[in-house]
Amino acid sequence: MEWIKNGDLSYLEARKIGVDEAKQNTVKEIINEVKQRGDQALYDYTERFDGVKLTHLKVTKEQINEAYSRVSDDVVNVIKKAASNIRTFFEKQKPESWSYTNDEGTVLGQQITPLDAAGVYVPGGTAAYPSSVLMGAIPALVAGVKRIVLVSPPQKTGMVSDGVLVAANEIGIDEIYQVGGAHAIAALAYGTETIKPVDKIVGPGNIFVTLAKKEVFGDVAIDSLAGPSEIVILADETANSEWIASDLLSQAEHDPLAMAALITPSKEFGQAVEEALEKQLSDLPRQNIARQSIEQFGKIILVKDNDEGIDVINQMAPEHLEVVIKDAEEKVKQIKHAGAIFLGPYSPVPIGDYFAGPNHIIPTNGSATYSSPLSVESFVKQSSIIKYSREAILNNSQHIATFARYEGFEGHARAVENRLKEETD
Ligand SMILES: NC(=O)c1ccc[n+]([C@@H]2O[C@H](COP(=O)([O-])OP(=O)(O)OC[C@H]3O[C@@H](n4cnc5c(N)ncnc54)[C@H](O)[C@@H]3O)[C@@H](O)[C@H]2O)c1
Ligand SMILES: N[C@H](CO)Cc1c[nH]c[nH+]1
Ligand SMILES: [Zn+2]
Repeated sequence: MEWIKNGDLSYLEARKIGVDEAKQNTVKEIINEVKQRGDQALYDYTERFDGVKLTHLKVTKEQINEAYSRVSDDVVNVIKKAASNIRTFFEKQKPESWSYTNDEGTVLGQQITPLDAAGVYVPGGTAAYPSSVLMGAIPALVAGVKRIVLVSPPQKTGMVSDGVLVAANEIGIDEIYQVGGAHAIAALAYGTETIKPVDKIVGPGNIFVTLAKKEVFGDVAIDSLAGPSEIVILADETANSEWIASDLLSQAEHDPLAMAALITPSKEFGQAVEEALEKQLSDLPRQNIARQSIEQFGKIILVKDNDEGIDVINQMAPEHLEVVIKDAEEKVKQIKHAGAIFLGPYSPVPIGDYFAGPNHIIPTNGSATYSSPLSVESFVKQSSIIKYSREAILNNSQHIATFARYEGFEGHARAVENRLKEETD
């Protein structure tokens, strides 16, 4: 791991979405092809990028049944348990419609309506993510979205991962297409012969998926840019170096573009973590991916004290943050920008990745400065409700007409004043 002593975060520029023009051009081309050639482009890209020659796009009931025969009861049970924890968390987020009536009889309020159709991207390139099925679709179900569509690339077996199909079936989602990458995002945005477009696309993915979401935004809504995973840990000498090293690797193993950083005021502690990480890396099954991530973006940032560490965190706005210092709960109040904050020695990020309840679909690449983890709110819209009483319009028409005429809108002023005329005629 490389050490940074002067707080220079310029190394993060290389991970910025869009910095790689070649990838951006590839994604633009893929989206255009899907717009023009529909289903046929999906078949062609799946063969090219996933090495699978599909015969159909929509996952069949038989494929789902087949998937169950290969997934152990233990895994089905943990999917059920995680789904229940996630649902409990999101039920608490459910926004309600509300209204109030003032003394003049005016009714003002907010009506909540779920989206008609949402598409959930479930990654499936170097690993399969049944957990992302639960994280993407359960908040949509709680919000009341009627049509929830899943897309996920086929594995080497020629099928979407068994676990993904089982997780989808466990929560009652049956519109699943075996396509991934930028072409799946384009299909959800613009539609093809088989896939009807959706109103909003959510879910995490690699750089191609994230670039594609950014590209279709505006024609369709998206959640956030939830790209390659990130972990930043603020830890001092009170923390366990072996545990911290394994937490860094837990996210580095996702993607060569994943980012793992330790911020610490203790040089000795940083050295202990560095040593432990090197040892642990040597027998990690996804060593190849994790090593690329650590070599490019694995850093130990030495700070003067924990307060300086928090300043660095606020500049990084990481997807995941672990705070393993004395007084973690007190210090956390100073953190402004982080997607998910894990407090204390017993809260490694994987508890949130799989099980605790809050979403693991979280903004990356500094976008936690302005966006939030996927939530029930991501799947609803608000309509304002306004009903003036006779008394209210009589009392306020003068104010409104004055404002309208000041802006040069005589028609607006008359629309209000005509109500008065009717009253006095
Ligand atoms: N931020 C979050 O909330 C969050 C949550 C879970 C996972 N993740 C991230 O999701 C990602 C999953 O990545 P993955 O690769 O395993 O699966 P993925 O499904 O995101 O991407 C795989 C697809 O990428 C496309 N692709 C691969 N190489 C390509 C190329 N050269 N040109 C064009 N398209 C290409 C292919 O279509 C392939 O099917 C990881 O980066 C992980 O860190 C993020
Ligand atoms: N760490 C990922 C979010 O960046 C979520 C995940 C799913 N499975 C394993 N991890
Ligand atoms: Zn993870």
